Amino acid sequence: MAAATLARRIGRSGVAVMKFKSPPVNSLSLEFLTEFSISLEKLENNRACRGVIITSALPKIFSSGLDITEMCGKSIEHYTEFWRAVQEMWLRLYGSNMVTVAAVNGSSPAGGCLIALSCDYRIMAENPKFSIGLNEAQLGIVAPFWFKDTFVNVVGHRIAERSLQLGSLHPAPEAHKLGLVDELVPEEKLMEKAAAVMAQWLALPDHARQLTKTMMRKAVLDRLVAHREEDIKNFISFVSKESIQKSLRMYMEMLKKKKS
Ligand SMILES: CCCCCCCCCCC/C=C/C(=O)SCCNC(=O)CCNC(=O)[C@H](O)C(C)(C)COP(=O)(O)OP(=O)(O)OC[C@H]1O[C@@H](n2cnc3c(N)ncnc32)[C@H](O)[C@@H]1OP(=O)(O)O
Repeated sequence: MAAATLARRIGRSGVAVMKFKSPPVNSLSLEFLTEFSISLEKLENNRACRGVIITSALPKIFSSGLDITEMCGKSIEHYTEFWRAVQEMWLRLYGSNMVTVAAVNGSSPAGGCLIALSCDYRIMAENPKFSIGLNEAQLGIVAPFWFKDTFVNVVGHRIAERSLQLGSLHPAPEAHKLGLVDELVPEEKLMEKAAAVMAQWLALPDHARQLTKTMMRKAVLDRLVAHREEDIKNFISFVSKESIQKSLRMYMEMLKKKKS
């Protein structure tokens, strides 16, 4: 696959490093999401792999979130396939038996934030120009219940409610204060720190850690599994509305204008 080059390396420690590399901004297209899910599945099935560090190969951007062009002016069949791929990615990552550490080395709005939130631990580069959050409301769209559930499980109900309603993108120091990321480190120390955190988590017996993780996450995962088709229908009916299409087009235009 061409669009989302994901480098994987499993060292002797049993740790894979996955680097998002889909210029210009690692947006989560159907192709990217499909490749990401397949990569996760392969690692999950590889007994030599016990943990994965997820980061970006691009400067300043971890991931710009879902590829907005996938949600604009496409067919019902395309929306169905795209949304199923988003769900699949989350089910695999949030439900992974591996230790997952996000080394957030750039901005991470919306779907990018979801990826980080779905990991077991988040370390972010301490650059106040990098921001992270579920900013869907700013685009005139709504984060689905499982984005919200994942967010609540990390930061708690009150912080999630305020942040979601305002569609806030939190600069790294604020994200740390809110508990949205666990640690801030200088950018050049990010991978070193991620490896150290990984070693700490891998020092425990896998079965105890895995059963505990399942116990903590199962209810939220089961909720999407039980309502998967309904969630796809909701997505389609939401993005098919002309008012939502207009909001998304205006947002894309705003991104382009910002450059000129
Ligand atoms: C009742 C309930 C029902 C619920 C049903 C569900 C409803 C739908 C839920 C959908 C959930 C959506 C989740 C998402 O992830 S939406 C995406 C949100 N992402 C963003 O808001 C980020 C937008 N991008 C940026 O802010 C900046 O690009 C960024 C800070 C990431 C980088 O800035 P930089 O200055 O470095 O780069 P540019 O802005 O110049 O961008 C370069 C080019 O990339 C294009 N771009 C950027 N982001 C995206 C994107 N997410 N998708 C597609 N394309 C993107 C940008 O337009 C530039 O393109 P050009 O070079 O062609 O101009």
